[in-house]
This record gives sequence, structure tokens and C-alpha cells, in this order.
Amino acid sequence: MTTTTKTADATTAPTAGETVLDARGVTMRFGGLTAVRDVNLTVNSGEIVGLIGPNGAGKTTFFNCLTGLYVPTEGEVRYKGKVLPPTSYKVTDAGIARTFQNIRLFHNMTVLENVLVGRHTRMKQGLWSALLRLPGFKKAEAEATDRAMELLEFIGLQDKAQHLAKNLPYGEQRKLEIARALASDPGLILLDEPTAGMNPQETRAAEELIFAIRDMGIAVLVIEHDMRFIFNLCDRVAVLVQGQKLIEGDSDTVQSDERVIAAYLGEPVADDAPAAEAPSEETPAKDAPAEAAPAEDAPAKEAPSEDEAADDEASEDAPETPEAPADEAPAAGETSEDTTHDPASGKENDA
Ligand SMILES: Nc1ncnc2c1ncn2[C@@H]1O[C@H](COP(=O)(O)OP(=O)(O)OP(=O)(O)O)[C@@H](O)[C@H]1O
Repeated sequence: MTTTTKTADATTAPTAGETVLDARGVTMRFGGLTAVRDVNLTVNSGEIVGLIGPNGAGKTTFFNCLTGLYVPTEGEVRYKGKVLPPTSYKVTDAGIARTFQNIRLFHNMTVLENVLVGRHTRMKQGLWSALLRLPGFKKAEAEATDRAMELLEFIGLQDKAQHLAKNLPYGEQRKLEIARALASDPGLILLDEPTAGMNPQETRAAEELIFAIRDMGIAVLVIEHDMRFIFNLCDRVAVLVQGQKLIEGDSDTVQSDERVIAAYLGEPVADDAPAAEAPSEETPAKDAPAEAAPAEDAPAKEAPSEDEAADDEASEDAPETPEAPADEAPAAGETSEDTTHDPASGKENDA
């Protein structure tokens, strides 16, 4: 299936069902700075939930708490009723997949190989089986390839399966990241700014792709700065400001909330709103509501050049795929999100 031949819209949305993700009282401190404070959020099956907020509001930090990259200082995250394991690899295995704010593909691997990397969590063959290429491994490998090709068809990249990932246009690289995340057969996918750097046509295609993912039965939690995109896409939207959840509701409710407008325009908000708190030592330093673009005018971020993308890769998150070749993968030891945070020290555990 491709997004061009099989797209969905809100009218085909399945009814929201069981709670898939249940985050309660999630707080994340880095030393004296509280990046996320006492945030509750649920995502139900059949839902697309948006997470918005000004730069530095704590959105990515919250995502990291949901995916085992950080262990929250306080609070608990459950996936389908079970407390999440403390490492990203196990979280992926449990059924949560994610993409990252900055594209993190294996640039010198083919498109197909990138998707296969995401598939490895579902391959149960051992090392010897792989080394000796036993029949069980060959069968699993063939099945993984079939599934990867299905996913490439789903995102419309089947004809580029043998292309190197680095040669794809930017929008297609973003789609490939999504296919790689889908390869682990998640029940919930977290998308961190999936349309960053996309032109309007690509953004529209991304919207259709996300509806199609939801229609496959996968719950979606998405961070995005493009307000038009988010309010069109999401069943519910939660707004983070200075690490706290300011409001949560449907698009109409959130769009018309004066505190949300104020947060995005950088105006003072009401006394009872978290954003109105006087900055303290624990206030995230990066909060800059005044810099956030007003809702519908928010321009898409510019696509990075190849060099910038390479820099991003080096400084971004480590792969969810510990088995990936070291020379291809973003260097785990150099990254900030490949590890799990030790709340007390700001140090991170191996993911
Ligand atoms: N590993 C870390 N160590 C210390 N501070 C951090 C760390 N990660 C994030 N922060 C701080 O936490 C706050 C929230 O950052 P975060 O990246 O989660 O915000 P965000 O809402 O995702 O921002 P943006 O929209 O710009 O991506 C910021 O003040 C940031 O500087």
C-alpha cells in the first residue's frame, strides 16, 4: 500500500479504545532544571494525539521518558498496563517505536537495509543460527525482507529499495525513518517533528501517511511545531509550557484557549496557568515562548543540508538497534539520547 493509493481521513478513524500509553506524574530533572514536571498523558488505541509547546517546553524530554532513553525522576509510564522497561531496546521490544527530531538513518546502507535494521527486534534467531545460516535463520530473513518490502510499498519507496539512504530527498528520508520504526510492529509510534523541513506537499503526504498508520491499528503520539498540521491531524492535543501540561483537549478547545495563544505569542498568561509561574532556578532555560511562531504562520523548519544532516546524525540519538554496524550507526557513545538518564546526576544509562 502506498499513501498515494490508500489514504485515510478523520472520517475513517477507528473508535478510540483501550489505553495504550499511560504516563502518570512524569517529572524529569536535569540537576536543578526541571524539564518536565508532573505530566499525565494517555494515548488510546485508534487515536492520534499531538504534543505541542514552545521551544524548550520539554516535549522531546517527555518523549525520551516514554521510550526508555530517560528514566523519569518521578512518575510512571505504562504501555498496555505494564510499567515500561528502563532501556530503549526493551521499550521497542515491548511495542513502542519512535522517530527522532533530526533524521537518523544509516546513510551508507540501502533503503531496504535501513528498514531491516528496524525489523531485528522481531527476529528471534540466535547468533549461531545467523553465522551458520541455518534454515530457520534463512526463513526468518526472507520473512523480514518481505515485511520490509511491504512497508516500503506502504510509504511509496518500494522502487528505491536498493538506493542508498543518503541519496533520498529529505522528505523521503523522513518517510523511511517512519518505515523503519514501523518495522518493529509497534502498537504505538512516537513521531518527533515528522514534517520538519518538509514542503507543503510533503507535509500533506505525511499527514495522509499518519492517518494510514492510525488505520493500521497503531496509536500515534506526535510532536510538531506546524499548528495547522497538528490541529488537522489529531484527535486530542496536549500543550506543554515550561515542562508542565497547560491544557489538553480536542483541536477546537486547544486552539481557542487564551493561555495557549498567549504561550505561543509570548504574552503573560493567567495566574493559574503553569506558564505564568515566575521563572525559578528549575525553570528550563530554553523556554522562549516569544520566539515561537504564531500558530498558522509557523514556517516549516528548513531542510538541513547534507552536511548538517551528517552533523545531526553524529550528535543525535543512537539507534534503537544495537546490532547495527558500528561504522554505519551514529556513534552511540557520542550521542545524548542513546542512553538512559540517571535522574540524580544527569548521567545516562546504556540503552
Ligand atoms: N540532557 C539534558 N541535560 C540538561 N538539560 C536538558 C537536557 N535535555 C533537555 N534539556 C533541557 O530541558 C528543556 C526542555 O528541552 P526539550 O528539548 O525537551 O524541549 P522541546 O520542547 O523538545 O524543545 P524543541 O521544540 O526546541 O525541540 C530545555 O531547557 C533543555 O535545554
